[in-house]
Amino acid sequence: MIVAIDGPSGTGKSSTSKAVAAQLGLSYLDTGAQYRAITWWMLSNGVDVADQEAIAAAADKPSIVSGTDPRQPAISADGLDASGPIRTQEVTAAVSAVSAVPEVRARITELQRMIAAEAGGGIVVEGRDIGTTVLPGADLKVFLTASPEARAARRSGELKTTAGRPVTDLAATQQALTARDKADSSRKTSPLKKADDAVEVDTTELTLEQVIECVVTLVEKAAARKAEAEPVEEAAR
Ligand SMILES: Nc1ncnc2c1ncn2[C@@H]1O[C@H](COP(=O)(O)OP(=O)(O)OP(=O)(O)O)[C@@H](O)[C@H]1O
Ligand SMILES: Nc1ccn([C@H]2C[C@H](O)[C@@H](COP(=O)(O)O)O2)c(=O)n1
Repeated sequence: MIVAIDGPSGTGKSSTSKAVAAQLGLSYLDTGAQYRAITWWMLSNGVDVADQEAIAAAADKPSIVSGTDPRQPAISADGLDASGPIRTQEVTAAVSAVSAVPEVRARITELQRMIAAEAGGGIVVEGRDIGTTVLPGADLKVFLTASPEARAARRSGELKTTAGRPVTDLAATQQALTARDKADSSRKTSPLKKADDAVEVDTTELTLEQVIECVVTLVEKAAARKAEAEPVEEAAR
């Protein structure tokens, strides 16, 4: 069972995907964390993230490793735990530019497909282009949306400055969120976009628990349809 959950920042992709995967015994992959980790590596290793050619030349250098346990998702770059640093404002401000470079997308997409193929019991993969580009044959595609105001309110305070202090300026958070959404959806290579066959869920007025319940139901229905569609071995004998 392959589940793709896409959508802009702050719609609840990570929270929902982790909870759904844990509840249904599936693996989980945070593809945003992968792009954040390679961005952090670039920043830490002196790559000019304003220079697309420099980013492209470094795209294959770091080893990016993701853990797929929804209860304890891990992410490292060259063996260093990246789970903290990738949530800073510095990485958040640079990740769209790095993730827009085709060589970076090709490398990370290949990694994502390999992880999904190796997840024998099924996996929930969340990001921006999973249903459209990375796993177009996913058994279920969900596209989460929410108003910019709701997303900024949810995100505000979660972001940290490089000094580790919470960023609580709502207006600045909403402006940064909107700018990132625009960058992610206007780039040439696999932009943020709802797949034609994705189920759209507007989470603006829903609690996180309601979104999780909604997606669990969608997964269970997709699994039932898949079971019905698969040829029964006995009948084939
Ligand atoms: N429906 C909801 N109602 C209220 N809060 C929510 C809802 N969904 C998520 N949240 C909260 O909003 C914050 C952002 O959620 P989350 O990180 O899952 O979003 P996201 O879409 O994965 O964002 P990003 O793409 O930037 O990682 C979290 O603190 C989460 O608990
Ligand atoms: N499949 C993906 C996932 C993420 N990105 C880029 C675009 C986002 O702004 C950034 C961080 O993602 P987040 O942690 O906010 O989910 O990574 C992408 O291009 N493709």
